[in-house]
Amino acid sequence: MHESSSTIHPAPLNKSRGQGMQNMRDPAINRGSATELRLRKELGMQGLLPASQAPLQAEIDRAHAAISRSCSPLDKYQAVMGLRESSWDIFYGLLSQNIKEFLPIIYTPTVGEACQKWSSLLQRPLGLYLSLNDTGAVMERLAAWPERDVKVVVLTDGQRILGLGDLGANGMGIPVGKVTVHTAAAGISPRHLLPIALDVGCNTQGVQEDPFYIGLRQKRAVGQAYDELVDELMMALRSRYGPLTLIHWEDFGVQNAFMLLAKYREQGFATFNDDIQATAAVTLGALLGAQRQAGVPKLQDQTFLFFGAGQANIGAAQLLTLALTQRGLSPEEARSRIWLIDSQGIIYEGRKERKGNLSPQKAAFARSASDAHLAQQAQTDLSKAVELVGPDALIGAAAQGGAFSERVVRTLTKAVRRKHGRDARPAVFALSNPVEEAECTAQQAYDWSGGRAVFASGTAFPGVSRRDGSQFTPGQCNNCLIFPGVALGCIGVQARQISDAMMLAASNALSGCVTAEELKDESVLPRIERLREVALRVGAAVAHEAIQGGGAPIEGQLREGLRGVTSKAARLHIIGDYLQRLQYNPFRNASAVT
Ligand SMILES: NC(=O)C1=CN([C@@H]2O[C@H](COP(=O)(O)OP(=O)(O)OC[C@H]3O[C@@H](n4cnc5c(N)ncnc54)[C@H](OP(=O)(O)O)[C@@H]3O)[C@@H](O)[C@H]2O)C=CC1
Ligand SMILES: CC(=O)C(=O)O
Ligand SMILES: [Mg+2]
Repeated sequence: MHESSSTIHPAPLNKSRGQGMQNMRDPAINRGSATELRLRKELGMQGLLPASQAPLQAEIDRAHAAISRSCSPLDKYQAVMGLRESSWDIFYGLLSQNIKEFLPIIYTPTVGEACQKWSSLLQRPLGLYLSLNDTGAVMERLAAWPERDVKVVVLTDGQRILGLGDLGANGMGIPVGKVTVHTAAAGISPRHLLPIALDVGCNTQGVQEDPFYIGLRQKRAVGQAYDELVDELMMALRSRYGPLTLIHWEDFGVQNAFMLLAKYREQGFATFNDDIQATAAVTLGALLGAQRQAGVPKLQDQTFLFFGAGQANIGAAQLLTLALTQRGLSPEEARSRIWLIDSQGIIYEGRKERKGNLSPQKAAFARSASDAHLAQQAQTDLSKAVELVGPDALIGAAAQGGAFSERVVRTLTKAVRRKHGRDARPAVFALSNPVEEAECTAQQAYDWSGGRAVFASGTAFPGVSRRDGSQFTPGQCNNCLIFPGVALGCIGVQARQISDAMMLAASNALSGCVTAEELKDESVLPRIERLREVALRVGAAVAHEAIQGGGAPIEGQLREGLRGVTSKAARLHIIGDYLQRLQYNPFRNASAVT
């Protein structure tokens, strides 16, 4: 998306005779009845469309009406993703105008159901499948993908699909959903996006035994066979699409996630793990939003209890440590405010592990041996742990639906009131997806805390009712508020790496977007309806930090624009304008297609 290659997707026009039908089937060209008459003639599409030309808006409204006739969320998923394969402009026009309605369809929670049923869906959106059988031929397989100007690759191996476990090749729905959000939120042209599902086997018996299963029927590969395929892919991506292609890792198992991120960062790839880094930035953003509510102490005065010590919560604990050090705490002091619980209970030094040692990521947050007695007292009883630790914020990302019981929330509320007085409010973040894996619902958090919880969730919940009958809607704390902006910012300025400072900048920009009205309505994050505006602001902050940190060259127009400008606010504004000019807009003048 650098200025030398405009984001507005120039379609590879096929003008030879008899190719009209092929052009009709190209979602980059086809706009249904809104396809320009001149273009129809030029591309042999006359007769394949009704005579009159309608405005794009009419086609969007028509599509909306048709999709609304679908009965279940999954039907709606299939209908709307079918539209994506048919016309990008209609699909993204529809999405951008109705993001609140369609995000729960193309993304969590419905995309989770779509993945679970992926093998039996007749109509599946497109992405590239690469299996162990393709080892040695990955470059040839990449050639099957029609776009040459790919700038962001979203890659999964299907091992940890949301909180639904190992779904193997059925995990394809996730990278497809993520690229769709990259376009809908950040305006990254679909041409620049490539979703890939690596099929390395699957350890879920139910998936393997499904007669319709589309993937390899074998145990998940580990070790050399796995490493070789990923390595070959990474080299092929670099060679085909260039060294600055952004690699977005998604929904890997925890060990591979940390290993691959470190390995390919070290090898100089521009790469980030969404579940680790973007989740961290959105969680920190929510904590920053929470501390703006009356009754919540400043970040540096809080204690944090993370329930779950995987990619999401370890990433959040790491970024939170940085944020606390920026607020005057030493790294040791910062870590002393953080407690992590995994399936064995509170993590502490010298704990007897069920298998192997504590991972280095967990070990960095292990409580000292002097806290061991608390862990031993609590065992795996969360409410006991809350009572003993006395946290201000309880952050769940363990895919244990319902883990924040009434007793847990009541104990937490009592603990913060004991510490900070009657008006104190605890933060309760139920980040696990999809909805059935959430630690508690918004209404439960509110009811069980006597109306005091500052709540956010990974999947959106409907509004919460107060006793007086009024309603409010807590915010959605999902990495979709971060990853599109990160990608836009990175590819806009050709960032060579995604540093922690860039993720902190993303987080600060996100929390800076939250309005007083949103806080009043109990949302500590910007509303999802503002996804596009948020992505641009996050993108500008990320790009700015990449430039400041020396991790991105500034060239051409942007260099000219920034020359002599020293104020950060003015620089952010210029970068934001620059990124906006690169964005794909379905409502562009149709002639731009040619
Ligand atoms: N809102 C958002 O934007 C995001 C939400 N998520 C969601 O968060 C959840 C977790 O994701 P992720 O961190 O990547 O998953 P991981 O598999 O990396 O980690 C899961 C963690 O949960 C722990 N755990 C499992 N069972 C229990 C239990 N009974 N008690 C306490 N801890 C337990 C595991 O313990 P152990 O280490 O001992 O195995 C592990 O530490 C998923 O539902 C995912 O959808 C993820 C990313 C973004
Ligand atoms: C949102 C997301 O990335 C997840 O739940 O894995
Ligand atoms: Mg994920």
